[in-house]
Amino acid sequence: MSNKNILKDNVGKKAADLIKDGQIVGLGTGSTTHYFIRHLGERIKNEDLNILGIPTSYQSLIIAREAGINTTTLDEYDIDIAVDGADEVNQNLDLIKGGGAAHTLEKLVDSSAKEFVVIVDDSKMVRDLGEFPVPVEIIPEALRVVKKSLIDMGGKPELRMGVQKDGPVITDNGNFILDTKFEKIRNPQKLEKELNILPGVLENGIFTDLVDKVIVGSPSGIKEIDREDLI
Ligand SMILES: O=C[C@H](O)[C@H](O)[C@H](O)COP(=O)(O)O
Repeated sequence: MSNKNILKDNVGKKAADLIKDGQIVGLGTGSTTHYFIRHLGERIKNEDLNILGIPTSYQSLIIAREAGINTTTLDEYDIDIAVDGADEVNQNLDLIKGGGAAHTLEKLVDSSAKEFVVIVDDSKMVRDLGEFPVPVEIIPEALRVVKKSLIDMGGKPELRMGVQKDGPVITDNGNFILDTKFEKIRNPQKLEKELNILPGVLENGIFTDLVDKVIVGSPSGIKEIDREDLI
């Protein structure tokens, strides 16, 4: 396992240990939550826990099935705790997410949870958000119009293209992603709202005022940052 994957494994296990018997758990998307879901599956098996997962993507649904976690939907249950990864985390625990194009369902699931825990390695911790482009999910018909609006707002939007597919990435919801670079995002709350009122935009990857705890893995160990401890 690479050094980075060891950190992801460590924080995934730490988060899996937080889950209590009987809970409904939001299952985030990405390479870090992959470890969380697998560790949670092991705990369910070894401790005979009664836990249901609510996936945030086809990827997390498939990993949950492989890990032996039964899944349900937000239509059926409220979520006790959601665990998810992030692409950037600032000092106020605001996030950029959506590197895997899953941020729309992630924001719904994560914001619906009574407790939202983020797991990252220390490379994701930043002073200001914005080095990572903000993923903006748009309906395909809105491409030209929203691209122009994003440029007018000071962004540099790029249509995300497939790696093992010709043409644009199509999200789990059948849409496009405009990865939009903004220089140092000073007011993430404002930008999050401004992006979402553009007609044709479904959701953007800025998550503000949602996180309760961040678990950060580094070569020197694991650190937990709680919202209630922020000054
Ligand atoms: O759309 C994907 C998600 O927001 C991921 O949680 C995020 O991109 C972090 O993924 P990873 O843990 O693979 O860095």
